[in-house]
Amino acid sequence: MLRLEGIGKRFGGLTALSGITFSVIEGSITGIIGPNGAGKTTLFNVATGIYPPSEGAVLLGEKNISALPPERRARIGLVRTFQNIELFGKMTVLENVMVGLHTQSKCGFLACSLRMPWQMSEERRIREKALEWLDFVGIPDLADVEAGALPFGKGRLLEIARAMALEPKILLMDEPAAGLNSRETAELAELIKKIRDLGVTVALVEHDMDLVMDICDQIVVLNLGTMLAQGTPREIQENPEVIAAYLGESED
Ligand SMILES: Nc1ncnc2c1ncn2[C@@H]1O[C@H](COP(=O)(O)OP(=O)(O)OP(=O)(O)O)[C@@H](O)[C@H]1O
Repeated sequence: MLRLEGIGKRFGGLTALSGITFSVIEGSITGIIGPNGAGKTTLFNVATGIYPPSEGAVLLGEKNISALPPERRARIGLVRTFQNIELFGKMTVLENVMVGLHTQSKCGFLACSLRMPWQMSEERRIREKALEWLDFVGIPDLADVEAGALPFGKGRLLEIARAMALEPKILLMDEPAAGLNSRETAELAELIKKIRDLGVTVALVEHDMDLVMDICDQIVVLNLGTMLAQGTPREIQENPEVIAAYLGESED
């Protein structure tokens, strides 16, 4: 599905990543973890197209997408969510999801306001689809609320609904549990599994170890810009090098 091949990334003299090679298997949930400064965010940014890699390639299926900007990647099925939620605060929750759907439709957000008959039926279809995604993430009752007024946890769910409306093949999530309380994190775990059960491949960078160990099929551990380990949650929990890397961090 998604393959990172020999990824290296340098910022001036600093090597943030080197020799990162792994595949995200179709239909699975992959977690990317590692101590602070390990290179997780940088790897995420290379995978989603914020940074070009200094070395190596990002492949989606057979296609080398290393040079594609984030929006072109989204159009071919690689969609991301952000750690700092990016919503249109003045629009309603429903409109936030509809904007995403309009970008795929022949009826743009402005053109639809002209209200030609075919546009109205297209508009209705988009509205229904947006409502279905709000329902999927569990916030259909908030459809008419201004997005800027949402509590943080609900904003994260809206962001996931908006990403899902783009019908990704693979959803990359940047610290989806950051800022959530334990109840919200447990709900998020269920939601991510539900997304996987729809056939969408998921990869996430996450600090919440319980969440990662609970939901991931595969975990990739980064340390100091290199790949320290790859395996199932159990293999990772028992890996002495991983344990040492995390212990080193807590002693700092
Ligand atoms: N834009 C940048 N310019 C220069 N150096 C950077 C840049 N982005 C990251 N780095 C450096 O690359 C290294 C890896 O950082 P990165 O943020 O990817 O780690 P991380 O694993 O996401 O850390 P954390 O868990 O603390 O978020 C660090 O040494 C960081 O200072």
